[in-house]
Amino acid sequence: MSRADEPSAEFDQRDEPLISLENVEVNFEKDQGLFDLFEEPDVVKAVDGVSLDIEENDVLALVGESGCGKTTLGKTTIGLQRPTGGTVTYKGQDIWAAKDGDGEIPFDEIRSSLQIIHQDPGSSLNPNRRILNILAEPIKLTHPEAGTSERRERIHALLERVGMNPPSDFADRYPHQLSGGEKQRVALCRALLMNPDVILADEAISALDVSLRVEMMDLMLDLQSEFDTSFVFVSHDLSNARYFAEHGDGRIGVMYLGNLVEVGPADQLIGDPSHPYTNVLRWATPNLSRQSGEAGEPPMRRIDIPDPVNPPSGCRFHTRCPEAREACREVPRLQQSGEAAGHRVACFRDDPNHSYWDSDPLTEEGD
Ligand SMILES: Nc1ncnc2c1ncn2[C@@H]1O[C@H](COP(=O)(O)OP(=O)(O)OP(=O)(O)O)[C@@H](O)[C@H]1O
Repeated sequence: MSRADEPSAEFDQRDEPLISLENVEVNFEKDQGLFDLFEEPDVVKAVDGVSLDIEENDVLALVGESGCGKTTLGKTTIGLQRPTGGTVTYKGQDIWAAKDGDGEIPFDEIRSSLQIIHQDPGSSLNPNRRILNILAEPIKLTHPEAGTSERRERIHALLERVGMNPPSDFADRYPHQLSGGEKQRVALCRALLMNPDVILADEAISALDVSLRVEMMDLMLDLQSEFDTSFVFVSHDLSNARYFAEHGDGRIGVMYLGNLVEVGPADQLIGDPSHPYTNVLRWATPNLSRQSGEAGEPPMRRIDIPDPVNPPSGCRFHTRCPEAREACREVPRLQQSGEAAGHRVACFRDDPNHSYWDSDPLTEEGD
């Protein structure tokens, strides 16, 4: 059943990323009150100018404070959210051109290749159907030739694989007869049965007991290599993002107010963060700040998060950044940082020749 066993597709010979985001923007209009109906609506730039590639068998953990745009970026990556600017391509095909009927790869095929597991799997499992029937649906779509007994065999084998034993017992149950962790395993099985190229795990372990989180992350990573799929793992917790990226030999992407501010290999990014905001996240994560010996005062000038409707101009972190200088009123681009492959940062401090070093520090009044 592993995709590795399937004959190589035409795509394998090409040199393009599985998914490519180019300068992606997602703006949302905020709901207006009755008295504001004649005013221009407020716009939240949930994702702003993000460029990122997802390769085959890739692991990317997106991390950042609540509201920074992780979920929106994840959903845009898998074609669930239409960007208001920029492009998202799947195997070179513009996903939204395909949606509008203009493309070589049909939109339905793209959508079924890009799956999601939510924080609350219960809400996405039909309460009136047994697990066997819930899991039969994706097999009917991907392998319409499979008969009832073949479908049952595959479902039982997969339930066993995710630790739900005896599988015949679990297959007969309804979702409400499962624990949170078991429901999440069923959601994972359902996603895998679509033979996906990418699974977005959106805070998929956040609602689980702490003791189950590592087990679930290990399971996702084992299945990631067995099923030859990629994972985009969204978490507000840097230690979980680190675990997932490190054990999956992948990258961490740090988001701040709609921007991707640093992306790179987990050990590099956590051991030696290049962006002052990554440093803040590390400071705010108890087991990581202890390791780096930096507990104490937050490495920030202000604690409060700016209004996403009116984010700071230039570097969005400059109003809180302890290193901010006049030069930070300009927008820094995400650029290669140091020698480590794939380590990119959006901070002028990373360039020893940047005019940042000659500009004046920003004061409280000056920002
Ligand atoms: N459908 C929507 N309509 C209006 N605003 C939205 C919508 N979805 C998200 N937003 C806003 O976009 C911004 C980014 O939201 P998003 O859910 O992507 O962030 P997040 O980092 O995943 O946060 P959290 O961890 O709290 O889920 C927030 O300011 C949010 O309020």
